[in-house]
Amino acid sequence: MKLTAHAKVNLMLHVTGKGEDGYHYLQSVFAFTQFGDDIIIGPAMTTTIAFSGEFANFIEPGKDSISQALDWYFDHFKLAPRSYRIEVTKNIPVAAGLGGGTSDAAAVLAYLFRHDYPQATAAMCWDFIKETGGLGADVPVSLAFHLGLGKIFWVEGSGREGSCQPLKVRDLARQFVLVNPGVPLSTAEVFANLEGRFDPPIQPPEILTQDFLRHTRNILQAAALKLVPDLAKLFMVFMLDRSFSYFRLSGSGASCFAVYKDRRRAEALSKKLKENNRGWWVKKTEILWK
Ligand SMILES: C[C@](O)(CO)[C@H](O)COP(=O)(O)OP(=O)(O)OC[C@H]1O[C@@H](n2ccc(N)nc2=O)[C@H](O)[C@@H]1O
Ligand SMILES: Nc1ncnc2c1ncn2[C@@H]1O[C@H](COP(=O)(O)OP(=O)(O)OP(=O)(O)O)[C@@H](O)[C@H]1O
Repeated sequence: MKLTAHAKVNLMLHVTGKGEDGYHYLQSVFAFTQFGDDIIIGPAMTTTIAFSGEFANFIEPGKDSISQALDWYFDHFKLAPRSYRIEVTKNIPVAAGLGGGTSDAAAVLAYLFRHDYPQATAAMCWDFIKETGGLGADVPVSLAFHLGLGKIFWVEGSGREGSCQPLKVRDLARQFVLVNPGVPLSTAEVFANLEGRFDPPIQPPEILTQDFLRHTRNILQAAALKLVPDLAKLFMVFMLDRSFSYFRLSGSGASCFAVYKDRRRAEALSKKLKENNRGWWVKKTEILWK
């Protein structure tokens, strides 16, 4: 069976406070891109997980998110563990704010759950989703996406509670150019460098529009810039290219994205960035919304 573990982008990310456990309360819009990691999974006598592709070397063998998800899944449902041969083509940059490890885990969890509980109702899926926060703050929302419960989500809280809801969207620009300056960034370190006032809580949009997004931000952008000064060059390139709707950091970075309505303009920027900036990873893709 072939799976795609779709990359995520945070179209906006606000932080409204911090809990006693050190986790921050987020308000964020999550979208997923056509682009992602490719996973081939099938039954086997023993479990093996092999990584290949551009970013395979960044994964520590035995400490990958899929192994953790498999162990957790069989234990959680008190099922006899089964073995799988899993091959991952690691296309998503690692520790890059694009949620690659999370998405690999969520794609495999969705596959296992659909196999074991083919008749599961949406309510059963949501119960399952809410149990997965211990695997990582973004696992619940990524699982909701990979189980087909929505495409674009509003997330509230630390992420681990699974408090997320699908959003209706209207007239969203969908052409994305993802850019990573080639420097891995730890999410914990970016949060630790967060300074200034938190965002005031806002209401989730009834319908997500470009206008709503224009009045939001990614609060982690300044902290990421402090840790990766090369981001300043990237922001400058984006600012000089006036053809996009907006650009922003995704998650805790260091990946950024520029958003276009027009596919050809997005392709042109992508080509220009690839030609002029060696060492930067650049990918033209689209967000999934239907
Ligand atoms: C910021 C986002 O990238 C937005 O998509 C994510 O919520 C981060 O999700 P993630 O990578 O799955 O994060 P985790 O692995 O659970 O957490 C890594 C570290 O980030 C910090 N962290 C994460 C999520 C959150 N709501 N508050 C935090 O302060 C904590 O220091 C935590 O130890
Ligand atoms: N399958 C995997 N793919 C990518 N990273 C993995 C995987 N398994 C474990 N990791 C580890 O997880 C850490 C975070 O990588 P990942 O790419 O998932 O996060 P991220 O881009 O920071 O995501 P987020 O947007 O959630 O902050 C890295 O240190 C990496 O070594």
